[in-house]
Amino acid sequence: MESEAPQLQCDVQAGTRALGGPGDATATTSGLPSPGAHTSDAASISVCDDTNNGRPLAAFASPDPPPPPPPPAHPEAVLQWDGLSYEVDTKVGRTTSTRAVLNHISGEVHAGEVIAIIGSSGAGKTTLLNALSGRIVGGRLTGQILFHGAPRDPGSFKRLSAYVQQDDIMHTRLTVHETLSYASRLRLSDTQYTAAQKSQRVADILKKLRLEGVQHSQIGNAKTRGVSGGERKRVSIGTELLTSPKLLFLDEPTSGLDSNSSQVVVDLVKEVAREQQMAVLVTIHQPSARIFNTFDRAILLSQGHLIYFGPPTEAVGYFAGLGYQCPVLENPADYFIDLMTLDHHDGQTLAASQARISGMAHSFIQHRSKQVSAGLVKDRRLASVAGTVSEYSEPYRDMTPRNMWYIEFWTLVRRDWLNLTRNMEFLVSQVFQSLATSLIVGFMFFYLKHDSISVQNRLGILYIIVINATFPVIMPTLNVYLQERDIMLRERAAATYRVTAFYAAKGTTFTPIALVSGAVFIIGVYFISHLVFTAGKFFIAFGIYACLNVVAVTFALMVGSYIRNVDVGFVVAPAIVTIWLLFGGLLANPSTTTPVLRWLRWINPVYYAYSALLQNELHGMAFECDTLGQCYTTGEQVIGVYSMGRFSIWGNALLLLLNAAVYYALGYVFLRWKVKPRYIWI
Ligand SMILES: Nc1ncnc2c1ncn2[C@@H]1O[C@H](COP(=O)(O)OP(=O)(O)OP(=O)(O)O)[C@@H](O)[C@H]1O
Repeated sequence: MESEAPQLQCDVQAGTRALGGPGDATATTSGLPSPGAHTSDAASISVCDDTNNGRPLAAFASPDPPPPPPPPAHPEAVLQWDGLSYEVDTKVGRTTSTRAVLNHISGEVHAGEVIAIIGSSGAGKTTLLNALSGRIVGGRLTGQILFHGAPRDPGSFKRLSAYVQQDDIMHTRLTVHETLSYASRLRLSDTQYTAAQKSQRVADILKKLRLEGVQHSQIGNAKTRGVSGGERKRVSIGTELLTSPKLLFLDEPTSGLDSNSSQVVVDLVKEVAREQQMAVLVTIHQPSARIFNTFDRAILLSQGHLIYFGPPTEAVGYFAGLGYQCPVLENPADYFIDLMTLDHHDGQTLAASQARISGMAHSFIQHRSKQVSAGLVKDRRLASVAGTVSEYSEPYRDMTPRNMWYIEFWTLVRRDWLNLTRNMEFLVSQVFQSLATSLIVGFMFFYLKHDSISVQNRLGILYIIVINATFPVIMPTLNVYLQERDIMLRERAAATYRVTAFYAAKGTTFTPIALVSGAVFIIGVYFISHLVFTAGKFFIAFGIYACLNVVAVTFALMVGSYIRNVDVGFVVAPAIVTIWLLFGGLLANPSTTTPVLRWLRWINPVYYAYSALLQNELHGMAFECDTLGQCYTTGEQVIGVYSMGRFSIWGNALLLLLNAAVYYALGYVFLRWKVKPRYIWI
C-alpha cells in the first residue's frame, strides 16, 4: 500500500486515445453513446488517479514511451464467446435452489489486446475467466466459445493458452532463474529448442519482466522470505510466457500488490501482449484510475450480468448517458464498482441497488442491439460452426507430450531433489528424529541379555522399530507431497508433463530420504541395544525395515493422491496407521482377535514387518530361565505363542513389497482420475 495518503485528482481531458491496437479497432464496434464531446477520436477521458500525488497523470508517463506497434488492419478474434451462462445448485438446509452466476455474456478478445474483467466481489469475474479458459468445475455451462473461429479442442487449447492463477503456487526454495529454467526444460520441446535456445529464452523472459536483478533469489513464501509479491507474480507470468501462448488468462494479478507494483505488472503484460500479439484477459478487483485506463477494453460485471463492455476511456461517457455521472474527483473504476455493488444496508437500499443493476444490465443489452441494427457493431451471435476445425487446433489435435518420458522424469527428479535438499526443516526433522530416537530407544534397551526378561524387551524394541517406520516417515512425506501435488495440478493444467513422470519422480526422491534416515535409526538401535548382531541378521532386519519404509512412502503418496483436502489427509493417515499398530501383533495376539476383525492383519504391513523382524531376531535363540514363573527357553517358542510365524521372513518381505506395489498403483489411479479436476468444456 502507499505510504503516503493518496491525493486524489480527477481531470477531464479531451484527449486522443493512447491505447491503440485492436482495442481501438473494437472501440468503434463497441458502439457506446457518444454524447457531446465523446467522439471516438477526441474522447472525453476522465482520468482520476489516486497514486500521482496531485500531479497530472501525464507527468507519470515514461518520458519517451515506445510507440505502440500499429494495429493489424483486421484484428483477428482469438477467442469469442456468445450467450455464456453458468448455473450452480446451492443447498440451504434441505432446499436446493439454482443460482445463475453468469447470464448471457458475449464478447471477444483480439490478438494483442488486453481486456480487464472488473466487478465487485462475487460479480462472477473468476467464473467468467474460468469458463473462457476451460477451467470450470461442476455446475452447468451453456453458450458458445470459439478459439480462432472454431470450437476449442482441449488438448491444443491447453497448449496455446496460459493461465496465471491468483495464488503463485511454485517451489518456494528454487531461485527465480531455476524456476524458469526447469519450466523451460519441461515445457519447451527438445526437438524444437536446443539447450542453449532454452537458456536464451529464459534470459529473454528475465529481461523482459525486469527480473534479472533477483534471478538468484529464492521464490520464498509467507514463512520464508524470498522475492517480493510483485516479483513472484512476474515469475508466475514469465513461466507461462515461455511457450509464447496465443492467449493469456490472469486471475487477479494485482491482488495483494501496492499500486506501483500493480502498475508495473499491468504495463509489462500490456507490453508483452503488444509485442507477441497475444490476447490477454485479466480479472481485477479495484484498479486505480491509471491502471483502469491502461486496458484496451473493460468488461464490467455485476451479479453475473454484463454492465459494460468497451474501452475504459469511453465508460465515463457511457455511464453519464445513463444518468450516472462520475464525480470529477473520483476514480471511475471505483465509481462503477460502487454502482454495480448490492447495498445490503437495509431492505430498501438492497431493492434500490438491485433495481439499479438490473436497469444497467438491461440498458447495455438495448444499447448493443441498437448498435447492431445500426450496423455499427458486428452481431456477436456466432455462426454455426459445427464440424469446423480451427487451423490452430488441427496440428495439435493428436499432440503427444512435448518431451520424451525419461527427459520429463529426469528433469522432475532433479528439480524435486534440489527443492527437497534445500528443505532443511524436512531433512533435519528426518535425520534428527532418527538419530534422537535411535539413541533413546537404544539406551532404553541397553545391552539386552539372554534371560527370559529380555524376551519382553526384544518384543518391545522390535515393535518400536516398526513404529518408527510409520508415523515419522508418512506424515512429513504426506505434508511435502500435498504441497507438490498442487504445483503438479497447476502445471498439468498447462500440459507441462505426464502424470506418470511426476509420480515416478516423487517415488524416486522420497524413498532414498526415508531409507537413509531409516538406516541411521536402525544402525544406532542395533549397536546400542545389542540385538542379535550377526551380519546376516542385521542385513535381513535392515532389508525388512527398508521394505516397511517403502510401504510408508507409497502409503503417503496414495493418501496424498486420494484426498483433496489437506486437513482430511492429516486425520485419515494417522487413523489408518493407528489401526495397523493396534493389529500389528504385539498389543493383541493375532490368533485371539475377534474373527470379525481378524482379516485386518492380511492388509496390515505392520503385522508383516513385525512378524519378519521377530522371526529374524528370535530364530535360533536360547534363553536362560530364571526363577520367575513363565519361561521361554527358545525363540521359536516365543514366535509360536505370539502367533507370528504364519509366513516366513521372505514371505513377509514379499507381502510387504506387494503392499507397497498396491499402494503405489492405487496412488497413481487416484492421482490420475480422482484428484484431477473435471473441467467442463463447451
Ligand atoms: N461452483 C459454485 N458453486 C456455488 N457457488 C458458486 C460456484 N461458482 C461460483 N459461485 C458463486 O458465484 C459468485 C461469483 O463467483 P466468482 O468467484 O466468479 O466471483 P468474483 O467476481 O471472482 O469474486 P472475487 O473478486 O471475490 O473473487 C460467487 O458468489 C460464488 O460464490
